[in-house]
Amino acid sequence: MKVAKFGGSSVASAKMLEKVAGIIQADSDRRVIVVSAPGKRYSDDTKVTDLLINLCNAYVNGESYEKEIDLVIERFKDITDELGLPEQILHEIRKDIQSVIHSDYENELKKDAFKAVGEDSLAKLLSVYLQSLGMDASYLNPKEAGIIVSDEPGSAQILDESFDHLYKLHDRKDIVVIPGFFGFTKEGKLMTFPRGGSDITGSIVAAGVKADLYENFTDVDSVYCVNPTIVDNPREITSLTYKEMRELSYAGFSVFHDEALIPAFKASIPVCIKNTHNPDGLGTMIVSEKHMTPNPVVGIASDKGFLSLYVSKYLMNRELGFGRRLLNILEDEDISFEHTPSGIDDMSVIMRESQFPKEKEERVIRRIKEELDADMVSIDRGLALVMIVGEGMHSTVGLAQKATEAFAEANVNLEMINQGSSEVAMMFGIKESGLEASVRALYKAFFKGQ
Ligand SMILES: Nc1ncnc2c1ncn2[C@@H]1O[C@H](COP(=O)(O)OP(=O)(O)O)[C@@H](O)[C@H]1O
Ligand SMILES: N[C@@H](CC(=O)OP(=O)(O)O)C(=O)O
Repeated sequence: MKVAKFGGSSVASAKMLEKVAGIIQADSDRRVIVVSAPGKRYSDDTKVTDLLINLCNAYVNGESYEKEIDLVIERFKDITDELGLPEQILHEIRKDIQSVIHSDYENELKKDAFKAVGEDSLAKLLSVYLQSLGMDASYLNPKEAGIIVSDEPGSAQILDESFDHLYKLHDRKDIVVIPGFFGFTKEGKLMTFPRGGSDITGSIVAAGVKADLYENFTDVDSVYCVNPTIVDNPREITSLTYKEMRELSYAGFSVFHDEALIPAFKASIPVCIKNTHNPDGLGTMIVSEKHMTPNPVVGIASDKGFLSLYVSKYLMNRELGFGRRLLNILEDEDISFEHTPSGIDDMSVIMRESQFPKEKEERVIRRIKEELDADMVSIDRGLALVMIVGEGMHSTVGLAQKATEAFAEANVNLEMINQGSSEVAMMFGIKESGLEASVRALYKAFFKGQ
């Protein structure tokens, strides 16, 4: 049995859904289908999830929201009209939106319920469409499927008991269409995964049903060794390990969600990234082990939107518990961090800018100065992280030199270097303005002429 997940770009229009139906029909093993909400049809289009977030914001701010509802319905109407599906589907979507509006959930839960309408409606629509083509297909709500998650609005995590519930789908003979991106708490509250989280649902379902393969359909032929919007025609990656893919996804390979790797990895389900426009292409396989290639670096990932909090204090190295107390202040302020490179008398904490809004700056700096008696505290925003990743890196000499030469060639100053203890990745912090030039120089150093 295969679990096939179709991303937002694969379900963005009627034409795309025709391709999706063709892919499902072409292989009788594709029996569990997970879908996203309709994504962008062209580069400055708006994803249905973002339309729903706009709708939620208008509602929460007490503004008129009829226009926002119409925009969502129009996206689905374009699809139902072209596929010749009954108008009843649109009435039901409108009804679902109204029931979120009139529910007595508090705003945080309402936001998740609004967001989930995109995937939920598309799953219902696709099951009706597949039936209209003569396929034995049915919609399955994540609650009935048994996708039980933690109580964390907007960033839910799967609970282990879900996997046993999902195994019941293993023996079903029909095609089951499950909306991605959300599950339910034990108390029955709807919670979404982080943005891009339909990949996570696909992985959870694949692990639960013990699928032979988790196919993740998107809009590119494969995972490339570098973001294709930065380097033209980069090299395709034919296979990589879960660990490599997790590191790369974390640092900017938006093609697959980093949190989607663990469920598949734990259940040893191979993952294949494929193109909905080219389903017969080989795609990229993500597996536990692979043959090592002569080039130990498999990919270069990069992401913007980080900041560095720098704290220095003479004799910090002798002060028991300094790091813990610094991180405690951040925890207290509800700020999560990513990395903590440190020196003898100083420590930096790297975090996403979204975690540390400007309003908190003054208070946090004051607290660190007063509570930790720090000599200096400063914040450097506008940082980008660039990572080179590969399982073979730990046994290769000279990679750091090659990488730093590439940064020098791009005339980019290194703000921070960090090599994780697993030695699967090497990370560099730079100013955002140098990101594209650095990535191109690193690509040239590690992949050109290989
Ligand atoms: N290294 C990479 N390899 C392939 N695609 C990448 C990479 N880095 C970023 N991307 C982007 O990821 C996009 C696919 O992810 P996404 O838009 O989330 O797909 P979906 O709509 O199928 O969920 C591609 O169109 C590509 O621009
Ligand atoms: N629709 C959700 C979840 C998702 O996975 O979408 P996509 O497949 O378009 O990345 C989002 O936009 O976050």
